[in-house]
Amino acid sequence: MYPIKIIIAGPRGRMGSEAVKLVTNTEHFQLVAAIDHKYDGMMLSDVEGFHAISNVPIYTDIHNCLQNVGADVLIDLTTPEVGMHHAKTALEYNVRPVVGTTGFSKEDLEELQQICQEKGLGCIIAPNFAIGAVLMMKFSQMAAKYFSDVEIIEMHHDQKLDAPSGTAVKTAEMISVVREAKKQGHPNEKETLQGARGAEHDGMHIHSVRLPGLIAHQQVLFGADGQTLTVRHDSYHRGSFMSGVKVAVETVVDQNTFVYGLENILG
Ligand SMILES: NC(=O)C1=CN([C@@H]2O[C@H](COP(=O)(O)OP(=O)(O)OC[C@H]3O[C@@H](n4cnc5c(N)ncnc54)[C@H](OP(=O)(O)O)[C@@H]3O)[C@@H](O)[C@H]2O)C=CC1
Ligand SMILES: O=C(O)C1=N[C@H](C(=O)O)C[C@H](O)C1
Repeated sequence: MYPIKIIIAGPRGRMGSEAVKLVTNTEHFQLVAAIDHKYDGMMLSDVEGFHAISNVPIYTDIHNCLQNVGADVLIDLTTPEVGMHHAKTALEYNVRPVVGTTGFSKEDLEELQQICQEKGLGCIIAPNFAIGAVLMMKFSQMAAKYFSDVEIIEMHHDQKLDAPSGTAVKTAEMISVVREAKKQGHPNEKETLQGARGAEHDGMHIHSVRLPGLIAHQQVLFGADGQTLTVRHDSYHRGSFMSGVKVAVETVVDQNTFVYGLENILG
């Protein structure tokens, strides 16, 4: 079983490079290959920033990679379109995906769940690997039982491609499970500037802030007569996500079902 053999897709990225550090510094993990859209046929050690990492070939074609390298888990930290293709292809080769990439549609998630069911394989899609963020979502779900008026404000660095964030969508979905359905705000409210009220999920509003200097932050604001409650989480650097990636990898190898959200695997 050990070491767990891992492929990382997106190794040069902000998250992927942290994942390379995690995997290569963890005794029972082994980085067996990287998938990138550049540097085909080269070794990771030939790429700037990875000179100390030996014996890790880079593939630009996932089929080629999975045919040539024996792996247990694929960690994907790329972009939504690429991430979906990678997750489906990994399952085709009986490799279990751990996907941090956000921006998957409901249909994407349903399709992956279906494949996992058919193949009896595990797959973890985690919109946020930070334990504090998972708690922020759970606390928000608890609060929503008592406060049905809620606004989600997510704040990220300005290089982020998707809006709203995967975490904000997941938070809204978790709140929807317990919240009495309602359309918030005044019934006659009108936006005089389009987008002023943000995006809408089941009548609750999600606002996306993008600024240089930010990493990943979210606050969930609840309001009721004469009071407000704010649940907030901040990631100040990407190391904050790595303990969640580690747990996900360790869990998925023994798992035969599809999981969406780290809260479903934490004890
Ligand atoms: N679940 C979680 O806890 C977290 C999730 N995320 C999510 O992870 C994803 C990555 O984020 P981040 O690291 O900030 O983004 P980056 O843009 O820094 O990294 C993405 C990497 O993927 C590479 N890439 C693009 N296309 C391909 C491809 N076809 N094959 C392999 N690699 C490819 C990019 O290369 P190039 O730059 O050359 O295009 C880049 O190196 C996003 O979806 C983000 O929302 C982020 C933080 C935490
Ligand atoms: O792109 C990011 O940076 C992040 N993406 C994830 C999301 O969309 O929720 C997780 C975290 O917020 C950082």
